[in-house]
Amino acid sequence: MELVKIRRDLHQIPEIGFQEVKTQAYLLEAISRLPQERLEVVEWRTGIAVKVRGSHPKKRIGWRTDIDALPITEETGFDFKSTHPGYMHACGHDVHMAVALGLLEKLIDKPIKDDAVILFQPAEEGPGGALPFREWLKNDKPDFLPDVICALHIAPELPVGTVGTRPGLLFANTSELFIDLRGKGGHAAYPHLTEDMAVAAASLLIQLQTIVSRTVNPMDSAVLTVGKMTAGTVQNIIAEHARLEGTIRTLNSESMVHMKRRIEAICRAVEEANHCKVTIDYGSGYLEVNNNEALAEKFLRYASESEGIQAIRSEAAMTGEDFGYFTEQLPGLMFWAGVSSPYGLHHAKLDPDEKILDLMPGFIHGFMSEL
Ligand SMILES: CC(=O)N[C@@H](CCC[C@H](N)C(=O)O)C(=O)O
Repeated sequence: MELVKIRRDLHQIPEIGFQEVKTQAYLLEAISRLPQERLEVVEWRTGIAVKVRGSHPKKRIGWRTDIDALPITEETGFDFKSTHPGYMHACGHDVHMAVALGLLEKLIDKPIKDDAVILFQPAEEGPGGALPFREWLKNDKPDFLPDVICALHIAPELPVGTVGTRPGLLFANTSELFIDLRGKGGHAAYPHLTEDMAVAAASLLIQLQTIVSRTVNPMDSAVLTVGKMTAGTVQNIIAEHARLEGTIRTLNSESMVHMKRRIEAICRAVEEANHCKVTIDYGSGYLEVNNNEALAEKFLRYASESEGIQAIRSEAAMTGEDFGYFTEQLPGLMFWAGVSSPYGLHHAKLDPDEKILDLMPGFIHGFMSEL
């Protein structure tokens, strides 16, 4: 398989969560071109599960890739840039998918002892595909449910060839955050007759930033980011509606409960002070990603002995990943794989080094053979 071409083809058709229709069709077509004797393929919504029969199977080893993109306008200038205006593979899922197809080809060419199951999972960026996919496998396709599961995420800041992970907690517990403020708008010249939702939202935004700095134990960690704030219609009308869109990140469920209680208290105070209605919607939330300790140690050992690979012990990160729903119920492992990009994840100029496509499928195949 020409993985660079595959990655670039997929890069051109980015689709957001549960709308990955062209992506799914592309993947199914690529899978159909491989020898089929050892394969079983099932579709779930816009996702796919592929089982490769092993030589002497005793268990199923899973590999998961995410397949969705982000609502970002690409600014790379690549000749293979996104053909979907306003959408981009800015989190590397195009690379993840190409790696998974390369791995699939290797598993067919050189079967490992156990069965392998590759999951092409929709909606990682939101609203979350892992939990419903896992439940579907458990209830409807138990013979596709892995006994152990692994995945990677590209790491722009690490050189190609470097992989990193840690036993235990790797990624944060997350919740989306959407806050709407509604009050009486009106003429810009008569502020005393209105309640200005732009001003109320600005004050709310600043107060929200005191939650982490003033109420979370500094030895714990949390993040509250508002990534989007909108208010009003035109320059000379006082806004009757404002909206904040953000995300909350913590390292455990108790801190998440604490953050939400503080957000609610501040919103009530803003309501009172600004004579307005404030509503909160927590959207979707992800569990933290917890790496199985033994699996992570085995991986780090295997990586440090692999030619062309550097292994590092990573710090836990405030990134979110619905892979946490797999590690909740299965021994699982996620690791970072370096791609030497000058721009980071969720950036409109993310530029992963495609040399990762030569390295990762063989490396992962080797690791899966050892499990
Ligand atoms: C790896 C990565 O970047 N994941 C996303 C997951 C987003 C979860 C959800 N939509 C949220 O914003 O809380 C991330 O932003 O960390």
